[in-house]
Amino acid sequence: MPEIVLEIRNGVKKIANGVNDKQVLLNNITLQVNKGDFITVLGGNGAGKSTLFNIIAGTTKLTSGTVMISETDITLKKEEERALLISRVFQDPHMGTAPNMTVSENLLLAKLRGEKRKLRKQNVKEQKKLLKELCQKIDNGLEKYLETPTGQLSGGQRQALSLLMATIKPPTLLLLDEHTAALDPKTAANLMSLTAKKIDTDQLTCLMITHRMEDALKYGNRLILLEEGEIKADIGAEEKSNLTLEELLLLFEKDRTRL
Ligand SMILES: Nc1ncnc2c1ncn2[C@@H]1O[C@H](COP(=O)(O)OP(=O)(O)OP(=O)(O)O)[C@@H](O)[C@H]1O
Repeated sequence: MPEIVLEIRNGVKKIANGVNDKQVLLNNITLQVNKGDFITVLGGNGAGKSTLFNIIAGTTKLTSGTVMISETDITLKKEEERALLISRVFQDPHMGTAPNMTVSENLLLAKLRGEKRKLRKQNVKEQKKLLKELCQKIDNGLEKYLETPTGQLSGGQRQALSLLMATIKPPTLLLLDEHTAALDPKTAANLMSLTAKKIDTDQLTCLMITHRMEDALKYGNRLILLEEGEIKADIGAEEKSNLTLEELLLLFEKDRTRL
């Protein structure tokens, strides 16, 4: 039996839409994510992808249903508590890093997350060698900027840093929320291959929202398609490996035309 890392049971999210009306953002979602799954998440604008991530991360709570992480019910747990298990990388390169702090300080903060130890100058010095090695491993030159405030990094460098920060302590679940969307095509492709390498080497469990069909197809062992707050398709490894871009586009368009 595979180990289940995330389970959402009958997840419903409704919000008030006027006095008597309610808008359904998630409509009875049931999802099981197994350890080691790398799932790409597709869906048109407004399909509910970010809402799904928000209810997993705890930014917003379910109206009804349950969210479990490794068999623990976290439905009512606060975002801060969940952050010890769940890491998220956002689309905006400005989120997730402290702009006035250097790359090494940001990395060290991420490394000490959830621990009682304080960030001291001495720590930064001691850890610098380790952080340099960590940056070198991702092979995009970030190690040259260890003493640079992150506000001065390019979007691509900052997203690579956000990815490193999110994974420096391997999370139980990694959420990638269109983390390459704000980058130019070449930088996005580089970050995507870094991401895949990291997930593979560290054997991470990951959900990745993307609007890039090619990436949704190329990466991961599973693909889910959201439409109007429901999972319309859940494509496993074998079916996914045989799926062509044309077939995926057709599936996506079929769902879009129903909107
Ligand atoms: N806090 C909120 N208040 C009102 N409506 C909301 C709120 N959050 C989300 N919605 C609505 O819920 C629906 C789903 O939004 P969500 O952001 O989850 O979609 P998405 O699939 O991530 O879309 P996109 O690809 O555009 O980012 C949309 O119709 C959106 O307008």
